[in-house]
Amino acid sequence: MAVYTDINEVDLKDFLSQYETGYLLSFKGIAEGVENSNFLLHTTEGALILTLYEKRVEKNDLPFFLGLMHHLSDRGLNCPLPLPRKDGALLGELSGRPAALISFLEGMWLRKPEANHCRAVGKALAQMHVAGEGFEIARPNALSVAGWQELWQKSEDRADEVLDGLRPEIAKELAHLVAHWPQELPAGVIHADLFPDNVFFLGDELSGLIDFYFACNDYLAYDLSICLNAWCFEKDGSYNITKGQAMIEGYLSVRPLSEAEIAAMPLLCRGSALRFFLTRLYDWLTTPAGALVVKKDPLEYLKKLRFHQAVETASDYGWPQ
Ligand SMILES: Nc1ncnc2c1ncn2[C@@H]1O[C@H](COP(=O)(O)OP(=O)(O)OP(=O)(O)O)[C@@H](O)[C@H]1O
Ligand SMILES: N[C@@H](CCO)C(=O)O
Repeated sequence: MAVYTDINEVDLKDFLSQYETGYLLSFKGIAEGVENSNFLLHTTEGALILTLYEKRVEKNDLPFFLGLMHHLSDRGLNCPLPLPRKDGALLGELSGRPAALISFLEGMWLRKPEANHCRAVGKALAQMHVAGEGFEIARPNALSVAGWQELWQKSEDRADEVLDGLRPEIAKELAHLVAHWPQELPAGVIHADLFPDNVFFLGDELSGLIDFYFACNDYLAYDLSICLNAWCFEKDGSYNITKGQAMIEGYLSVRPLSEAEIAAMPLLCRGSALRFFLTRLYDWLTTPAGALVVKKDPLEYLKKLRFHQAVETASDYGWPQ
């Protein structure tokens, strides 16, 4: 589920009166997602998404996220658009939370992506990186090395509850990444959470990207490493090099990577595996039993991390020779 904050019809109609959206016909909470509360609205002028921003989203960051969707869409990327209110603002308030109305994007996310889908995702990711150029607001990545250290400090005392020996293993990995994290790679606006549930397809055609609420400025190649982690492993934990190769080829068809980016890929993959391991571990340890949210398994990312630790060069990911 992701409906943390309930809304009622009276407040919703009052909220909608600030927009040119037609009349409300129906609304319902959307069960998917873990970060924000989302509702699907039907109005006389079509479907809309209502998002109420929850705990992990800083209100000060919302102009970055909402402005970015406009910037990317203006440059031809298929992504939802926040609708302006009659007074021009993109953000309002509902049930005590910051709230926005977002255009509805047609499509479904894929439960079982194949190599051709990975190719399309690689291409769309590179298109997003190119389209992000010139966006005037900056947002440093709160979930890069310093953020990992903070998350780890909050979880390390209880890490061995999840798996025996986790505490020393992760402490060692974090120390390695702190010491070796690349200092200068090409950077720009990255999505930072482009998992299968954030990419919509109509049939086999990619129809758009959603959920820009972790977007930030960071190394572009780091974003590709996130996608390799999220799309190219099988349920049994094995890396699917055919999918990896397709994703990399899709990316390279739009944006070439430098020698330094390619050489850094194993380390970037370790970093992005650790990043999702750490947020999942923190949520695993802190989400109260009985909460209506599906907790994601941190150990899935521990397995991926161990795979990357054994990788020597990007060719192990399917990089063209
Ligand atoms: N613009 C949109 N058009 C159509 N459906 C949408 C749109 N935005 C969100 N949804 C629906 O709402 C669900 C949750 O949205 P989203 O992924 O943004 O939530 P979240 O809580 O930020 O999730 P996540 O766990 O991925 O961070 C999506 O899987 C999709 O079904
Ligand atoms: N994509 C994230 C959750 C939402 O940010 C994960 O799978 O851990």
